[in-house]
Amino acid sequence: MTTLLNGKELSEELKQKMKIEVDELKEKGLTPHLTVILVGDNPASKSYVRGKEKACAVTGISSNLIELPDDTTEEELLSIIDEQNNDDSVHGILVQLPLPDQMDEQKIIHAISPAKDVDGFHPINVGKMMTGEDTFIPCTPYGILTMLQSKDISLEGKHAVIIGRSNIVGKPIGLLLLQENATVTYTHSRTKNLQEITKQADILIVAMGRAHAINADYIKKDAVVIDVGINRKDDGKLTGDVDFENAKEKASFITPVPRGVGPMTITMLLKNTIKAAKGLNHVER
Ligand SMILES: Nc1nc(=O)c2c([nH]1)NC[C@@H]1CN(c3ccc(C(=O)N[C@@H](CCC(=O)O)C(=O)O)cc3)C=[N+]21
Repeated sequence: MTTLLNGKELSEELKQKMKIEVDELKEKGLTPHLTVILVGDNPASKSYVRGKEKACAVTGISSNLIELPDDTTEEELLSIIDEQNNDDSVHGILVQLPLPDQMDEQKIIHAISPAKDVDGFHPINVGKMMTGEDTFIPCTPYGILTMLQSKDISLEGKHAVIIGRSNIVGKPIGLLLLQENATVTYTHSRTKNLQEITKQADILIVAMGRAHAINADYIKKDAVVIDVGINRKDDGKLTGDVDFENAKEKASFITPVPRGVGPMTITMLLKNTIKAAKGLNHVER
C-alpha cells in the first residue's frame, strides 16, 4: 500500500498552528516581519514570491516585497540588505535566488545578517547546522524532515540515498538525515551505477532537476520516495523528477509534485521567520 505524503495538507495544518502563535506574539507587541527581495522578472521567481507573501498573510506574519530591476548593481543590492539588517522591525530577510549574472550570489548571501537569514544559507548558519547546533535550517530540507516526522517514519539506521548535491537541498538534507542517525549516501550526475545505489535506499531523496528521471526501476520495494524536482512542462504544468505514476506502486510513502515538498518549503520559511522574531538565532558577527 502506498501512502501519499501530502505537503499541501500538512502545510495548511502547520499554518493554522503558527497563526495561533503569531496572534499570541502580536498580543505581546511583537509582529514577525519578513522582507523578500526580488531582483529581475523571472516568472517562476515571481510566482514563488507571491506564494511566500500569501502564506505570510494567512499566518498573520507581516511581509514586504522589494522588487528591483534586472540591471540592479551588486552595490545597490548590498546597500538595501544593509538597511534591512539595521531595521529592528525586520526579523527575516530573503533574497530570492537565482540572481542576475552581474551579482555574486555568495557575496550577497554573506551580507545578510545571520540572525535574519531565514533561508539558512549564510555560512555561519550552514556551519551551525553541520555541527548540529540550533540554527535556521534551510527551508526545503526542513520541510522534508517535517513531512517524514509527521508520518512517524523512523530514520534511525535507515539507508538514505540523496540524488543531488546542491547547497540548498542535497547537501543539507543529507546532514539532517545523518543527524537523525540515518546512513547517508550522496549521489550526483557523475555517480556510476546510480540505479544500483538507489535500489538500496530505504529513503530516496530526489533533487536532480530532470523531469521523470527516476522510475520504479530505481526504487526498492516499500522505500520512502521524496521528490524535490520542480520542472515545468510544455503545457505549463509542474512535474517532478520522479515518474510518479510508475513509482507509486513500489513506494511505501511518496510525495507528489505539485502539492508535496514545494508548499512545505514555504511553510518552513514562516517557521524560521517566527523563530527569528523571537530572537532565537543569536549570532555574533
Ligand atoms: N532564497 C531562496 N529561497 C528559496 O526557498 C527559494 C529560492 N530562493 N529560489 C527558488 C526556490 C524554489 N522554491 C519553491 C518554493 C515553493 C514552491 C511551491 O510552492 N510549489 C508548489 C506549486 C507552485 C506553482 O504552482 O507554481 C507545489 O509544489 O505544489 C516551489 C519552489 C523556493 N526557493
